[in-house]
Order: sequence, then C-alpha cells, then structure tokens
Amino acid sequence: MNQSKEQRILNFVLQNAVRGDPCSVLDTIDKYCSQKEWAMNVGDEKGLILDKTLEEVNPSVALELGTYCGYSAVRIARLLKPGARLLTVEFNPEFAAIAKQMIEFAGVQDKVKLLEGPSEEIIPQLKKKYEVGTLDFVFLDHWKDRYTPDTILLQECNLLKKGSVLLADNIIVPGAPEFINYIRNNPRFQCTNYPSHLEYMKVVDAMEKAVFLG
Ligand SMILES: O=C(NCCO)c1cc(-c2ccc(F)cc2)cc(O)c1O
Ligand SMILES: [Mg+2]
Repeated sequence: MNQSKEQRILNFVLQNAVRGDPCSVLDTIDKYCSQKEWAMNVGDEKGLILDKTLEEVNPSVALELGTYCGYSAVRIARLLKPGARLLTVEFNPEFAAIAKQMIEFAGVQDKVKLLEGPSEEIIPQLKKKYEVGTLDFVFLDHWKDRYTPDTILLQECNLLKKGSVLLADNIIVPGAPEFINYIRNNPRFQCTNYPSHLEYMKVVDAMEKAVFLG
C-alpha cells in the first residue's frame, strides 16, 4: 500500500533530523515541505509569529486544535517553561499516529498530550478528564469552520480567563471569515491581525490574535 504524504514527511524527519532536537525536526519538515511536497504545517514564517506570541504569553497550559503532523506541537512545546504543558487535539487518526511519532522523535513528549477525536467532544472533557483549570493559550489551526463554534464552546466550558490568548492560523487562506466576523465584533475579545504568507508559498495569508477580556 503506497505511503501517505504525511508518512513520507515523518520518514524524512526520522532519517534526516537529530533525535531529541526540536529545532532540527522543524527545520527538516520545513526543508521537505518547501522543496519536495507542500503540506499544511504552519511553517517557518507564520511559525515566528507563533513563537513571539508564545514568548509574550509564556503559558502554563496551552491547547492546540489541529495537530496534523505535529509541527506546531513541537514548535510550541520547545518554548514551554518547565512544568508547562500542551494539549493538542487531532480528529484524523492517520495524522494523530504520525504526530505522536514526530513529537516523540523531537523529545517533547513529556510536555505534550495528544488527544484524538473531534474538538467539540474533547473541549467539554478538558476540565474533568484532563484536569485543566483554564487555558492560557489556544492555537486554532483545525477545520476553519470550527474556529467559531469551538471558541464559543471554550467560553461556555469556562476554559478562558481574563488574559487568555487565542491565535488563529489561515485567516486569509483557506480563510475563516465567519470567525473574523465573530471575534472582531465581540466586545469580550481584543483582536490583532498579523499579515504573513501561506506556508512555503508567496500567497498572502494572516494570523489573528484575540485576547479574552473576561
Ligand atoms: O485545513 C487546514 N487545516 C486543518 C486540517 O485538519 C489547513 C489548510 C491549508 C490549505 C490547504 C489547501 C490550500 F490550497 C491552501 C491552504 C493551510 C493550513 O495552514 C491549514 O491549517
Ligand atoms: Mg494552518
């Protein structure tokens, strides 16, 4: 049975990156996906916006929606302070299996908990089943039509506190127009737009930061 693109990306990392070195894993994925096969990792340009936001927030508890191959989970985990943790949610079982191996190869598995299933089922379980109090940081990078309902669900589940930061990928491509309309017109959020480019392409994209005001 021929391999998936995601399996080819993982194999390239296993053969070319340095085990236990998150930066080498990120660089190797970026090399493969810019030179051989495009893939929907947040990438190195928007990855810098993610890094800067994480350094500002310095979260104790972070949530990622949309793990894919684990690129941004590794990117986030490498910047977490000792004792801090990332919960990352992936609906697609094939992607989750690849991401698990990617996270372990990078050596950040002790900081990352990969949760497989639909975000709308997992978010309501975070407090009781995964012992989450509130979330300091949320990276939205899953199905773009889930950004709004899941942001509403996070509020309904009392998972956000004053100062919680949401960062959303793909505001322009593929686009999340309903989310932008919701979040920029919601007085409980302070929004900032970060123009950038689609990963590995010259196509314009952007990220949106939204700080919950409580
Ligand atoms: O769907 C996405 N993520 C959720 C997956 O479960 C996604 C898609 C794209 C993209 C795809 C096809 C294209 F032509 C342009 C962009 C990019 C991204 O960064 C993404 O996160
Ligand atoms: Mg994305």
